[in-house]
Amino acid sequence: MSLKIYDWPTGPFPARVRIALAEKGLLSKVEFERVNLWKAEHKSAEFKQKFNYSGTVPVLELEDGTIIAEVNAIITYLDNLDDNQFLTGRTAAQKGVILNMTRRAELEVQEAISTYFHNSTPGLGPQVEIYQNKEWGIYQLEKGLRGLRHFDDVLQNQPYVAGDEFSMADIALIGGMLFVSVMNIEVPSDLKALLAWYKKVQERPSVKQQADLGFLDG
Ligand SMILES: N[C@@H](CCC(=O)N[C@@H](CS(=O)(=O)O)C(=O)NCC(=O)O)C(=O)O
Repeated sequence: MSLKIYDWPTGPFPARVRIALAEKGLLSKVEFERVNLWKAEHKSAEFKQKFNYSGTVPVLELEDGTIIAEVNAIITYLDNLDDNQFLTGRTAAQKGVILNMTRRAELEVQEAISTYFHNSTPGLGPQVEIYQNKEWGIYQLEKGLRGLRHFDDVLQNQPYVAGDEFSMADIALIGGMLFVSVMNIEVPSDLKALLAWYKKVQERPSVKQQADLGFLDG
């Protein structure tokens, strides 16, 4: 099996797929092709038509040309390549709770901080940021900080984001924490359960390699 992923090697969203690939032991099966976000290659008509109408990365291309272009969908595909679906859940309840907490981590943290990045900072530059709303970005930053506090509450009562085991939901929150770190946003020191969880998950080999590897280096 050979898979191809179009991405930006140090981006917080692509990092989530790399973590999932490593967790599933599939990193060696994948060819990565860089899409230069700083040159707006992901916003070109060709990229949108061929790979992803939404103009984002990562995008997974299967051997038969099938395209899967959302992080959670890519992880779901990868997790179902064998019969050990520990990232997306084995039972109906696990699948539901994991997806619920994955989306909450995206909506309340990673996408909130990403919106701040694209609206209230130079973001990926004027070729990409053709519309910005500074105030909206600041509001989203505050939402992201509230989200971190929510997950601190969640993690005071359970070891992982969706319950007793590491899952796709933890990977989503790791993506949020990578964006927080890349943006040099300080995580309040009283969020002890969140910080302890982050320290714990960073010990996983799949995560160790995904420190914020200079995403903003362009
Ligand atoms: N909904 C998409 C969002 C993906 C996304 O925002 N990817 C970022 C990659 S990175 O910023 O994390 O490297 C992107 O393409 N950003 C470029 C842009 O938004 O212009 C998903 O979940 O896959």
